[in-house]
Amino acid sequence: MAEKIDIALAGNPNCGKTTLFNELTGSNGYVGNWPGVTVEKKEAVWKKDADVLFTDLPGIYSLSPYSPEEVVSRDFIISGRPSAIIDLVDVTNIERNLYLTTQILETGRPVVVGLNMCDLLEQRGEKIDSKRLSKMLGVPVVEVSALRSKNLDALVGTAVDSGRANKVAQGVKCFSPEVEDALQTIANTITGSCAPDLLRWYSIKVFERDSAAIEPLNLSKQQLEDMEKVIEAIERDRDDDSESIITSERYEWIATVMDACVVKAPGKLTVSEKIDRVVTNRVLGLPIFIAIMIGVYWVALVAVGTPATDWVNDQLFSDGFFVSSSGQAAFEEADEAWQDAHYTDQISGYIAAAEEAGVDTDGVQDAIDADPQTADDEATITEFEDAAEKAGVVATDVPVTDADGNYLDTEGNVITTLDEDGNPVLAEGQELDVLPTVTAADFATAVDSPEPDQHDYDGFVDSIPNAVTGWLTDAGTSNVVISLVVDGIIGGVGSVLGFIPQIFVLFVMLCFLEDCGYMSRVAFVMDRVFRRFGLSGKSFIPMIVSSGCGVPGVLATKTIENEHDRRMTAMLTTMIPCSAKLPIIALVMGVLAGGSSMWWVAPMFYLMGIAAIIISAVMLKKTKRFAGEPVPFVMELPDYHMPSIKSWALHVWERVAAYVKKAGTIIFAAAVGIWVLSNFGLAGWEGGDGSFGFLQAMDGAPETYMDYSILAGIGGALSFIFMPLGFGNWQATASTISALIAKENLVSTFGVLYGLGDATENSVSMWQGFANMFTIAGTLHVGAMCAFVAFNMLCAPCFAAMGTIRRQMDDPKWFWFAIGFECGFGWVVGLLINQLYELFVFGNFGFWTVVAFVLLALMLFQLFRPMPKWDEKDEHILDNLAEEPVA
Ligand SMILES: Nc1nc2c(ncn2[C@@H]2O[C@H](COP(=O)(O)OP(=O)(O)OP(=O)(O)O)[C@@H](O)[C@H]2O)c(=O)[nH]1
Ligand SMILES: [Mg+2]
Repeated sequence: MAEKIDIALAGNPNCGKTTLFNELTGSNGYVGNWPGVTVEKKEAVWKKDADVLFTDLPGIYSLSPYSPEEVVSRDFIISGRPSAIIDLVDVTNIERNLYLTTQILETGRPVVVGLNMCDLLEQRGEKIDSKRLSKMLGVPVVEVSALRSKNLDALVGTAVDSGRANKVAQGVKCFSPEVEDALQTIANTITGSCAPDLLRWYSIKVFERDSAAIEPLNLSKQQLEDMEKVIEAIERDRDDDSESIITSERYEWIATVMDACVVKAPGKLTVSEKIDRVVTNRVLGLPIFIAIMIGVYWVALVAVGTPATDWVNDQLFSDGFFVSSSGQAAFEEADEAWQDAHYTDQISGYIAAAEEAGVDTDGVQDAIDADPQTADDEATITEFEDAAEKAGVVATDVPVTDADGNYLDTEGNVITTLDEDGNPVLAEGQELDVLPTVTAADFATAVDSPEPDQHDYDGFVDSIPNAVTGWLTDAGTSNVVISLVVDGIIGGVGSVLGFIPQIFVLFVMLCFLEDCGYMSRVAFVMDRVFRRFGLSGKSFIPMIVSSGCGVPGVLATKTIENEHDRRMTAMLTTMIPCSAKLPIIALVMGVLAGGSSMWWVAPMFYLMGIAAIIISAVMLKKTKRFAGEPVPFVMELPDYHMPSIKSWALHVWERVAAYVKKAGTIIFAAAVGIWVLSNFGLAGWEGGDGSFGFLQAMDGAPETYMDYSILAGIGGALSFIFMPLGFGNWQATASTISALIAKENLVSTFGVLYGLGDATENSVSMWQGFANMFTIAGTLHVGAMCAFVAFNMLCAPCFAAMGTIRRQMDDPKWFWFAIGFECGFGWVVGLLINQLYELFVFGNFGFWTVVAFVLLALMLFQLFRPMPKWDEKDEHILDNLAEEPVA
């Protein structure tokens, strides 16, 4: 068996290390077209030889680390002593990339330089003489393209050979003779204190006075003082500090390498630069970004998403659907004929007339609707018919309705204006369409003409809940189990799965924007906006990641050097809607508009997230804990490119798969839990005996039996918190709490509470169920609904993201502060929305209106007051400001 070998992938941020790593190992680490994507190291073996282990490292600009993830890379290279290092160099940025290369060559390891993105060279009209470069660097150089899988085996092969032969890179003599002399003197002093391979590395570190790096050498005071003299002499001579001397001499040397090995294109604008002139334009940049986001959400939620999700919710999970068009046509024809005969109107009209005439109509409608009808039902109907006939009931003036139950006028138009009791209000000259007199015989005909049943026609596929109910009933399963499976599991998990089409479409677009390079421009554009509010564009990168999932979003804050900004970004970034919050947004869209006309609602929530972050940041920046200037934001803009279909598809798949996996695990478990809590309880209704049990099967259980469940008890006890926000009912409270486990739970909890899986007569559609929670006295309370969504968007994220924040903060005090702030902020925003809506739409003014205004005034004060001056002595703000590592 061949000897095992471990190879580190090192290089600048965004040079393609993770792309290479994925390609070599078949992993699917996160790739994005902006710097700082990878923040933790990751290991995997080569697809072609399990003895070769690769480590993907966070990108670094130099081996003098500033931010936490840079430390990971430096430590791994210096202390981890990999068998070989592949130093990946982005050829479109070769000059800056070689800076790190000169340092890596000094680490006393076998090194192979991979010139990545060679596919872009030709397009840019550039050429690199890699043979010559290899000679100048003293290590092998291989031209590759990680994205297009070009020459990768040659690269790995060379690295494996160098590693096995332990061909240690010697470093380049890139410094001036005086500095080289000084380094030699230092080397003579410290030789013996370190491994011979690292002598040059440590000599340079001593020269730079990098005290952290040379700590392991344990040099004596005398040694340090001797060397200090040598260093000071050169500093005096050059009138510069030793660290800068090293840096500038490295760059001077790189310039000579560039001259010798690189043929640059004549200075005309590349395509990327031309595009950037527009999209990063001072004036146009932000509007273009907003327009793109609106477009993305519109396509995902309205154009493609809504029809797809409607199909899933209405057909797959509710009514079933046809796979044969002739079967469907036959059914539709029969159904239309049946509707035209107005049987429903005749039945309800006749029953109403009978009731007026004093005939007992109890349970008649139910008996007629029952499917299948029992002997009891048939008896009830016959009894009613006899009684009505005896009483001589004849119904007149029965209004005609269409298939959806709307009243029609004589012209056949729908009458849309209704009074409080739901009776039609007629306009001038309009007349209500009524049926001819309905006699007992007409009634009997209507009852005997059952509504055409889809099941009787060709090519009909039943909805999942109907089919499952059917199987379970046939198998003689008990009602408890049927309810658990159909209402709990199918209703809960199914309602979450119903949003897959939208999630999929959204990610197809977001992943494209990320991978082609546009999102890094947005970070650049947002930097200009953020900077005014004391945040840096660096804080925007985690937000882009958070639009997929908050967990990697919080991790991405590691690239922020300044501790204040890092903490603040970690606690605010989850306010951006993630994929799990998308169904909530989609629900509101569905309720408000059934889609199209309210196209702006969904992007509004995204922009609300950004606005909430900015407002919070401004308020927090004016407190002592977070004060400080934003770090300078220097980021190179990578060239635009067409993402490879493979990596694009992989990205989308990963996120959709994560969503599905969550539905099958956490959401599944939570749905079962919610079902148990909402179906078991005490029979506390009138006439109930107060015993504990499965509510719907208990004697005399009302239709609203869930009001007596355990969940209603818990939700009810906590609902006072949300009363001022307008959604203080137990259902909304319970949903909000369950959403803390995973945000999708909000939707799945509805699914269970409104029995969406249960396709019987009185079940309601998803939109309707959601609207019901906010319907007071027949009117939809839009303010309460928006407050509910706003609170759930902005409050603490799901458990997984909270755990990540906790690890990231590394301090329980900070963690609880973060969670408290998020919940408090979400609550205040919800309060403002609801109270302002009530004031302006309903004209209600009360205690909570006053509270809302006071809180608003406090927020405005904190937002607009001048930046307070802190005593800099007790607050080491400036000390925390790291320098920007980019040269
Ligand atoms: N055109 C082209 N693009 C590439 C190539 N290799 C990688 N990319 C793109 O470069 C971008 C950055 O790739 P990553 O693999 O995330 O870079 P990284 O070095 O891991 O970046 P960090 O994790 O931030 O250090 C992605 O958009 C890749 O698709 C290549 O050979 N050619
Ligand atoms: Mg990476």
